[in-house]
Amino acid sequence: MLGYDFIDYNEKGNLTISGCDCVELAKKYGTPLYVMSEDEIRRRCREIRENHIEKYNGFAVYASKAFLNKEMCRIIKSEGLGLDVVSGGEIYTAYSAEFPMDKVIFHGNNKTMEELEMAIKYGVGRIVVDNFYEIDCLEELLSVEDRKIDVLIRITPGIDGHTHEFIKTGQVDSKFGFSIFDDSADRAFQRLLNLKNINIKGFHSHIGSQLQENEIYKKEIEVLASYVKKIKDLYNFEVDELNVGGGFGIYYVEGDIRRNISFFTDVINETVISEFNRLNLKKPLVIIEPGRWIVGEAGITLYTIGCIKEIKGVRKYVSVDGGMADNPRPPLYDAQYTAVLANKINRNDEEIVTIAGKCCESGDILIKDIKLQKVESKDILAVLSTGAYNYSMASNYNRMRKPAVVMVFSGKDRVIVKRESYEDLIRYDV
Ligand SMILES: Cc1ncc(COP(=O)(O)O)c(C=O)c1O
Ligand SMILES: N[C@@H](CCCC[NH3+])C(=O)O
Repeated sequence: MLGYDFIDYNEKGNLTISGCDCVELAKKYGTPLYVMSEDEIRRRCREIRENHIEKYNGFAVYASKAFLNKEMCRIIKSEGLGLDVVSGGEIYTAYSAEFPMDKVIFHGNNKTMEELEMAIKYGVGRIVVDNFYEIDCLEELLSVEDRKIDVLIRITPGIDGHTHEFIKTGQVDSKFGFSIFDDSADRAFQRLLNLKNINIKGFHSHIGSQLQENEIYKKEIEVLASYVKKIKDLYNFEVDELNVGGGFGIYYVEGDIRRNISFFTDVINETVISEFNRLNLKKPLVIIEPGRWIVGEAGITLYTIGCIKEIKGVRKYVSVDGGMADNPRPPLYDAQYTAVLANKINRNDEEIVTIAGKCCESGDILIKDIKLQKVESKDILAVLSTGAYNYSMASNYNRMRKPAVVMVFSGKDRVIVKRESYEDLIRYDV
């Protein structure tokens, strides 16, 4: 239903996800509630395995910033993917869930000494070196180690992804990576090459997030390949790995296109093959880093509707028991979502309403002007495609408690993250 294979409705007219009745889930666990479909997450991991790892002998790491907790680490581990982490907290979560740390790639534009030390201690597989300060830190930390660590060098390819300003990363004016438009990337390469405890495995770049087109990856790889060629010519150094980042777009609302992973991975791999061939370079291991594409569409958020306020001739506000604290994306990126009333799926008495959150901000609007079945207080609203960057970006603004996360799998449900309690909110207050 609604184009999501794992979302449907039952004989009661209630929305179901992976065979679980959403109204029952709301009753059992309370709202707001994040619900994630394990079937869908695993199906997408398999799609990546078949179309990238097996078809092209590549590798994929899940960008854990999109949605991370211990259970997600276990799922990703069992699907054979690696993990992209960006903080000590993400490293610690992976380590605690017994994730194979050699399959972890550590990113970040300002990794602290403590985080780098942790990455080395826990045996993180690759550190993606982002800047000169990080090289200084690594040099200091590794001076007392007698083993080598593997690194990738992050370069800024100077490519402007067609996406929201806040989620672009590959353009010249970016806080991430070494520029190839001055001598920064070259100087970084030389310094790292001369450090005896560093083993350079290759390069990394990432253009941005929620990208809907694949041509941009072609451009990115052309830039990367010509840089690899330059390095080969100057230093007779061939890279083993090329990490092209993530950013594959998903379906949120009409106008977005639901893409198979092969839409992106075929272009990526075919461009690598043809460019590296053309430039007479050894074909590297191609690494991709999808986050949103794996979990975004797999998640929904359930809310209970409370106050309904109609301003005659202006707007009808329908307020839910969550909002920007559990989903900051609409105020932050002007993100668009669609939603349905989970308890009234096959009703067609529609009206246009605006879904407001309960935070003390006029900007806390989840969906502006959406056509819904006739809304009443206590209805259950399901907002779709909330699996990425909702739970992971949730805050305690207004001292809201972060919702629980329930994983559903073939008709069964289980809590994977408990709802915060009021006690949790004052736990660190002194
Ligand atoms: C370095 C890096 N890799 C991967 C990702 C994953 O992005 P997405 O969730 O859009 O796939 C990001 C975020 O944009 C990123 O910064
Ligand atoms: N948080 C962003 C994505 C950031 C991607 C990380 N580089 C979003 O919700 O769309």
